[in-house]
Amino acid sequence: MASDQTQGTALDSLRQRIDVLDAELHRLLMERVRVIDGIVAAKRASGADGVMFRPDREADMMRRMVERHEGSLPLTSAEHLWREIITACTRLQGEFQVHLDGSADIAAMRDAARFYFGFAVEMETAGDPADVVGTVAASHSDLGVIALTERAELPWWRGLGQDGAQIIARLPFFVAEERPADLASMVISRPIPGSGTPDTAVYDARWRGVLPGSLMDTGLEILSFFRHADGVDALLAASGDSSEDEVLTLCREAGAEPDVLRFVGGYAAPIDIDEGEPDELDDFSEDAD
Ligand SMILES: O=C(O)C(=O)C[C@]1(C(=O)O)C=C[C@@H](O)C=C1
Repeated sequence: MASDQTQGTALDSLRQRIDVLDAELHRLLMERVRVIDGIVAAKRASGADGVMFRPDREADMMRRMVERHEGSLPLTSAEHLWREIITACTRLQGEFQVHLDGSADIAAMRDAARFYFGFAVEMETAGDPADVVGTVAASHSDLGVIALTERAELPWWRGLGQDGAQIIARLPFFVAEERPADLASMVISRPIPGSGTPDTAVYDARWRGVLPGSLMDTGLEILSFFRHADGVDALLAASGDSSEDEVLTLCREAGAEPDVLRFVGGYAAPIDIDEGEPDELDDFSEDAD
């Protein structure tokens, strides 16, 4: 057995290694921020104004993180560290606030918002989701986070539009059976200049009559819906590659005849980080055999 002195020396040398790595991480972080100074200058030179978040770029960065990640650090811990860095770097590009949906479970909403937008930004809880939409639409560069409930208490997405606030991201981005800050929500902002075709496009769809069950079999996802006396208001997600006409056809084939179908934003497809992991229930049943 190793003596206390040998163990102490081994621990000391591991701590020295941590100190070297921490200094290197800090140096790299400061170097990253110097690059951001260049990004700010380039964006200004190209006339960029308003919202500085670039969700497409962030999604690419996160996809590459999943590919290279290994070891015992939970992927969601790495995700959170980068979210803090990315938001701090966005904050260096201009002021913005994050408006939270006050109708959601406030602890879960705060956890999700802080997980994704860190502590570098001011957050305030607005009233209901429609208030969040109105505040963000009237702002220069603010974000809003609205909890996604299967059945909505009001069709808040009616306030979204091409010139006002749009959906820009879906949270959580790393989907896992058990993960911190797992409140399903939509991030909204004013339109982001230069954003390409999103993986998933989102529509405000309204029709008379019922919500046909077969709508779910068309490949469309009902993110949320509001039922009123005459019909249904739905927030629908479709492949970003589908045209508006194709989405309309899918709705009609399922028995919904939208009299309104409006594009209200889109998001990068979340990544299931449990994929490829052994299924815990299966393992358990094997043990029981
Ligand atoms: O690439 C950009 O446009 C940036 O502003 C940099 C950066 C980052 O910190 O990496 C910050 C915010 C954007 O949402 C995406 C990435």
